[in-house]
Amino acid sequence: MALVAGVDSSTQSCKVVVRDADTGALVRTGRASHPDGTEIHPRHWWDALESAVRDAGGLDDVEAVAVGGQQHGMVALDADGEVVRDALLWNDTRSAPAAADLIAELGAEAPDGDGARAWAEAIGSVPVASLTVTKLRWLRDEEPDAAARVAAVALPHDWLTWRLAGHGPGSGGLDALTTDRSDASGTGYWSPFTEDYRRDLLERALGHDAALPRVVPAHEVAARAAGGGLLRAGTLLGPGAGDNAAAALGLGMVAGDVAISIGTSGVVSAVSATPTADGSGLVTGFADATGAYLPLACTLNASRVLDAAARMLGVDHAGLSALALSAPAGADGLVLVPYLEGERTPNKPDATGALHGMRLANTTPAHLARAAVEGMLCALADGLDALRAQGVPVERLFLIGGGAQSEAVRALAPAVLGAPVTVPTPGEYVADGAARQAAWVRAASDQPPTWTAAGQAEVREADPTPQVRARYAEARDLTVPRP
Ligand SMILES: Nc1ncnc2c1ncn2[C@@H]1O[C@H](COP(=O)(O)OP(=O)(O)O)[C@@H](O)[C@H]1O
Ligand SMILES: O=C(CO)[C@@H](O)[C@H](O)COP(=O)(O)O
Repeated sequence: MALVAGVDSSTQSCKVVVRDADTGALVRTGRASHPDGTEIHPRHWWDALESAVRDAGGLDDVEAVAVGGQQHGMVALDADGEVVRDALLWNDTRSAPAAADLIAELGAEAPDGDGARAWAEAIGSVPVASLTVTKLRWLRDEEPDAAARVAAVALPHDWLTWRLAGHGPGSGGLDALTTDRSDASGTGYWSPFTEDYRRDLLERALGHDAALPRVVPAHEVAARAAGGGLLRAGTLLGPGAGDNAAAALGLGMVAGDVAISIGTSGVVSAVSATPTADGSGLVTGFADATGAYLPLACTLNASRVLDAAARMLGVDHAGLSALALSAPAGADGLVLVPYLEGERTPNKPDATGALHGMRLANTTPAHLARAAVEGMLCALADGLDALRAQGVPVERLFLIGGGAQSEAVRALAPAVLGAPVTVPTPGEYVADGAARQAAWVRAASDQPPTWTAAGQAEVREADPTPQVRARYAEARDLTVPRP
């Protein structure tokens, strides 16, 4: 049996799956946690990958590996391949003013003065604090000495792939950095329309040019491991992918399919045959990991809203779910606006969360639990509307991510989203998609393997609750800024 492995280096943890390259059968898995925080030295991802690989029984017997990872994180390297400073992650909002500056600058040069539209037409997305390009501008403005030392910029999955190949701090080898089109499309300096880097935008942000990872097509070998590390010499490395594109590959999503992922981020992403350019900024026009596109709306507040609600109520996730399901739809008017980490969609980096509509009758643990689940889902339903407004086909909704393990989320998602929801068996779909890419690379085929990781799925239906969304819409803009 030939084996392949997939890695998901996500915000909170690193997961490894080992699968049969020919059938996709799951052979073994491993996992390790990442430290908390929105600014992290990449060595922690490497340490967690080493632990997760050990937990998975090693990768000595594996023929090909690919890495999926959290998108957008700024990994700045100097000429020796040393990390210049801690990576700013996708959910770090300090570069929000830099995003505004970049939009204003393109606006000043655009015939109609519309900088947001100019960016959407250039790279498919309007910059927000999450995108790498804004983090580079922040670096240029706030840490100019560090910015001057930047010789290459990579993303989390690029850096891990490079390290798996045998490169590392002090080894140089910047020209060996690789990436794929899905993750490149989230940088803010790669165009899904021309499939090329926009070095002018990189230079505009950072203040000078820098080496960028080579964009490797999904089914091509990105590198061969040198050996002596986690992999046997000669192990094939796929180009990897951004986590959302990897999940789409793992699920075998096709045009019309939409994934609702409830992890640290809340993501509504759809496979589309055509790229999007949403000047409103609600939908980012990313590429997928097969050659199609992955328009996506992403919130900063999803599973951690449930974590926070459970903490406030002194219960575990099962307890929170039971409480939420014991309260009526709409929580008798109690609305939780979930901007606990600021927000990206809509773009409110300085916002805070809020509880609205409190009355003696609805201030119970059950009502609060219900409001937390509904508020988090309403923000995702807004994202789904934004995708539809871009003409993206929406036919089948998949519910995935750690938060999909909550029965309340599974039960209320179809009601709030107003459509049936397909819930695949809980699994590591990002790592699975990376494993599927590894099998694709190993087979040297122009089509991905016929197997997917979707397995058994349950379709959940519920009567739509548009009144819940209407009430949320009244409340969602009523928040105070961060102190
Ligand atoms: N049964 C559950 N109910 C609700 N949330 C859960 C449950 N199990 C795990 N989670 C949450 O899911 C999150 C981890 O999901 P994951 O998709 O791995 O996140 P990420 O990809 O951002 O690292 C954590 O916030 C965790 O608390
Ligand atoms: O920023 C985005 C997508 O644009 C996020 O989806 C990140 O890619 C992090 O994902 P998780 O770790 O929450 O799965």
